[in-house]
Amino acid sequence: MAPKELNFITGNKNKLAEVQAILADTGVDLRSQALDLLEIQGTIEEISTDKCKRAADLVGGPVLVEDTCLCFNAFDELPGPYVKWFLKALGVKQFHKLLAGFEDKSAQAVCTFAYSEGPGHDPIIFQGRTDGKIVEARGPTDFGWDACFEYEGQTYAEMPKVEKNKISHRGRALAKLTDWLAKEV
Ligand SMILES: O=c1nc[nH]c2c1ncn2[C@H]1C[C@H](O)[C@@H](COP(=O)(O)OP(=O)(O)OP(=O)(O)O)O1
Ligand SMILES: [Mg+2]
Repeated sequence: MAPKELNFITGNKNKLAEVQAILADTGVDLRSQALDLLEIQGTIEEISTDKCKRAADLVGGPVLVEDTCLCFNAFDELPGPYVKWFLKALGVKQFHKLLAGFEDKSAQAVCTFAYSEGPGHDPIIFQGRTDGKIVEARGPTDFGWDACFEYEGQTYAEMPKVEKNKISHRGRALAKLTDWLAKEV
């Protein structure tokens, strides 16, 4: 059954701000709790599913979580779910150097939401992908790898937020989530 409200569990303020903006006109009642959830190694779906189960157990109720990956095509999809640690080690200004020895700079931003009705309930997955390429940082550097991910000539960081949200991995994943909410009664 579709939930009346969503409790988005994330430790990332920028993610939360985007989710709030994207869901603002959809009638979804969005709540949030900042918890730093342990993330396993595995496929994108396994990581989000496990993260969602952990969140449901911790909160003791329905939860929404999200895991974001940045997949380099030259790296057979890595760093993928582990991008956070590469970004932390290198900083956004040096991030593009990872692909210095490779001609193929193409990458996919992947956002995977998982919703669970509560402890013991299997999570449902909603995924969005956006194709782009890795470039030297341009634009504000306050959100993750936004300044290094170029989509149709502009980095995510150079785009006004509304424009990013229309074409982003997160926007596309949330479109699937809101479709599901609209269909369920
Ligand atoms: O739209 C985005 N544009 C640029 N960078 C982004 C975006 N979305 C996530 N990111 C960064 C944050 C973190 O360095 C990594 C994902 O890791 P990820 O585990 O999903 O996020 P997190 O640990 O910050 O928050 P959470 O508490 O929801 O797990 O990519
Ligand atoms: Mg995380």
